[in-house]
Amino acid sequence: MKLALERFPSDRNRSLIKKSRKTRNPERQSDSIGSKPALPGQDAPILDLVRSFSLEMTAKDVASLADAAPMIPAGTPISVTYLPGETMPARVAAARTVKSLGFVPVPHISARRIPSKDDLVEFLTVLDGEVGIDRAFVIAGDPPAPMGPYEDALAVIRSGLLDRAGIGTVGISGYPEGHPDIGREKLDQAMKDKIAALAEQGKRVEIMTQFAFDADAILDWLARIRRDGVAAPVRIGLPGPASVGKLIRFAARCGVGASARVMVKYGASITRLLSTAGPEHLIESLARQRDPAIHGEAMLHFYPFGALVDTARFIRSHYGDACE
Ligand SMILES: NC(=O)C1=CN([C@@H]2O[C@H](COP(=O)(O)OP(=O)(O)OC[C@H]3O[C@@H](n4cnc5c(N)ncnc54)[C@H](O)[C@@H]3O)[C@@H](O)[C@H]2O)C=CC1
Ligand SMILES: Nc1nc(=O)c2c([nH]1)NC[C@@H]1CN(c3ccc(C(=O)N[C@@H](CCC(=O)O)C(=O)O)cc3)CN21
Repeated sequence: MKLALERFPSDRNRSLIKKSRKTRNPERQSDSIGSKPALPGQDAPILDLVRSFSLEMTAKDVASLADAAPMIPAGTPISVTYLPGETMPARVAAARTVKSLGFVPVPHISARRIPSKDDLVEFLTVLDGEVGIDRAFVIAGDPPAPMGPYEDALAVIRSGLLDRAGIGTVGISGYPEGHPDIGREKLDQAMKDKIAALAEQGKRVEIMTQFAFDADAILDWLARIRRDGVAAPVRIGLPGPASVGKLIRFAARCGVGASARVMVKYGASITRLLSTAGPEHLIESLARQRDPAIHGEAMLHFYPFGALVDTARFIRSHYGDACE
C-alpha cells in the first residue's frame, strides 16, 4: 500500500495537475457551458464508471507492473490470469508482486486446468501463507475436458477449499455476448448456482465479464441479469489500448465477437491492423447510457493483453480524476 502511495503525486502536485487540466484550454472550458463536457473523459458519469476499475495481468507481466505501478491507484484489484504454460510459483510470485506494490491480488483459478485436489490445496495454501489474499476469481477454463477433478467453477467453489485460504470475495464469469460453446440457459443457470453456493458460504460475489467491444450488448446483458434477480456488482471487461490486429487475434482466441460493424463502432479501423484502438468510445457510450436502476452496480475491468504500462497510462491520461 505504502509503495504505491509514495509513487503518487503529492497533494500539492495533484492540485497543480487538476488546475492545469482545468485551465489548459480556456476555450473548451467555455464550451462546457453548453452540452459538451470541458474535457472529454473527465465528466461525472464517465469518472463514476471508471473509478474503482480493476486490471488483469499474467505472470509474465511482473516487470511491467513495477513500471506501471506509479500510474495505478493504490488498492486497485489486479487479477493474475491462469494461463497454460505458466508455473504455480510464477503465478504466486505475480500475486506477491501485486500485493507488495500496494494493490489487491486476485489470483485466477482455472478449474479444468487443476490436475488434482492436492495441487489446488497447495496453490491456495501458498497464496495464503506467502501472499495473503482476500479475493480470487474462479473460471472453468478452455480445455474441452477437465484435466483433473474439477469440471467447472462450481466444483471448485463446492470443494470448500477457498475458505482455507481466507478468501472472502470470489469473482465469477459473465458473458455479455454469450459464449461460443456454452448456451445461454446453461450460462444463466451456472451463474445462479455459483452465486447461491457462494452465498451459502458467506462469500461476497463479483462478476467479472469476458471482454467485449459493444456497449449495447453489454448494457442489454446487464439489464437482463438484473431482471433475473442477479444483484452482485459487475466488473465490465474491456480491452486496454492495443493494435487492431491484436484485438482481433485475442477476440478470436477468446470467443469474443468482433464483427466489422462492432469494431468500427469501437473506433477500430479494421483495414489498419497496426493502428491502435482504445476503449474510450466504448467507455463513453457505457457512461452515457447506463442507469444504475436498470443496470445495477457496474465498474470496469481492463484486459491489457500484455501491455500493462500502455493501459495504465491510457487510464491516467484519459481519466486522471478517477485515479485520485
Ligand atoms: N471470462 C474470462 O475471462 C475467461 C473465460 N474463459 C472461458 O470461460 C469458459 C467457461 O468458464 P465459466 O464461465 O467459469 O464456466 P462455468 O464453470 O460456470 O461452467 C458453466 C457450464 O459450462 C460448462 N463448461 C465450462 N467450460 C466449458 C468449456 N470450455 N466448453 C464447454 N462447456 C464448458 C460447464 O460444465 C458448466 O455446465 C471457459 O471454458 C473458457 O472458454 C476462460 C478463461 C478466462
Ligand atoms: N475463453 C477465454 N480464454 C482465455 O484464456 C481468456 C479469455 N477468454 N478472456 C480473456 C482472458 C485474458 N487472457 C490473456 C491471455 C494472454 C495474455 C498475454 O499477455 N499473452 C501473451 C502476450 C500478448 C501478445 O500476444 O501480444 C503472452 O506472452 O502470453 C493476456 C491475457 C486469456 N483470457
